[in-house]
Amino acid sequence: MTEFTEIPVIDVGPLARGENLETLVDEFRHAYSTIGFGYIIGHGIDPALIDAVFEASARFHALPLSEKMRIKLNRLHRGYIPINTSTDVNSKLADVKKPNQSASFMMMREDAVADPDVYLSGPNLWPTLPEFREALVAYSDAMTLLGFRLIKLALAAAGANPEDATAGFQTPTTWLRLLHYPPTPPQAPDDLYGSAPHTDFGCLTLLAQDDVGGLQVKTPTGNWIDAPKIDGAFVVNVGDMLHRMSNGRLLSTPHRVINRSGRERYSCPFFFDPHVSYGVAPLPGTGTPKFDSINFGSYLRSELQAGYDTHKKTR
Ligand SMILES: O=C(O)CCC(=O)C(=O)O
Ligand SMILES: [Fe+2]
Repeated sequence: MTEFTEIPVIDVGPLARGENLETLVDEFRHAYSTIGFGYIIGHGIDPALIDAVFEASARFHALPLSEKMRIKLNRLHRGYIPINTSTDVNSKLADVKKPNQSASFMMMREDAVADPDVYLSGPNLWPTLPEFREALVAYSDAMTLLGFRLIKLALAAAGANPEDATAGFQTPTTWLRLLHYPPTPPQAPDDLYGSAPHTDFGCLTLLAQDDVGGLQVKTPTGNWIDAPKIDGAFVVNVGDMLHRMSNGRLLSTPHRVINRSGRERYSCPFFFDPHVSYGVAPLPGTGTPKFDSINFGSYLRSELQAGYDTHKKTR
């Protein structure tokens, strides 16, 4: 077990420039097979797009609660997620009982018409806020392209032929979450988290955050290290599905958020996952399979049912 004290910075400039990727693939492999987290720079996303999304998020969260509740999270997992309605249920980690101390707006892939045969297919819910939808759509489109580039890099780093999985990501499942964490009161119990210890359930998470801090990553020996904002970088981590596709070679590392800054914190994770019909299994080239194949959509359904009031079976 190698202990790590720092999250590496990886310049993915060669990807956009179409340069030789050998060194980058090695760097990526090293980071994601030992830590599971990296700061990605040279990604080519226009800072103006990122600023516009944070600005849109601040305007959204400042709306009166009644206005936000008009677009409360629906069964297609789109809309407003109020505080105290989601819990990180993950038996592998801490026994989490208290709901996350955050509120968020969730945008997923925009399907103009819902396809009843495709789990979570459908249009987004939008608040009445000028330029909000435009800012999120532009950001989500740009991040989807970046996600596609990064997943190919990740699969190459795992020893797979990226083309073997490309079809599964042609119409990806994407999630853009505008999170708002109120300050945690100083006298709050230790197990009251902005986001309780968890691993991400999908493939790749690309996180933009403000400079308030509070994100922490778990090291193999159980220490928590800070992952503060680095200007111009996304914090990128591997989730449980990519862990399986890579046959365990790439790590899905536990992380958490505790906002003890006394200030409000905003972050915008973008999750890049395969289509719900995709069979998630160790890819050829990654060694003797250690995991069974699972359908991404079925897995997702059980995760959302366990973690979100909106998806509870009894409703
Ligand atoms: O807000 C953050 O910094 C992390 C959020 C997170 O881990 C998640 O949404 O999965
Ligand atoms: Fe996460």
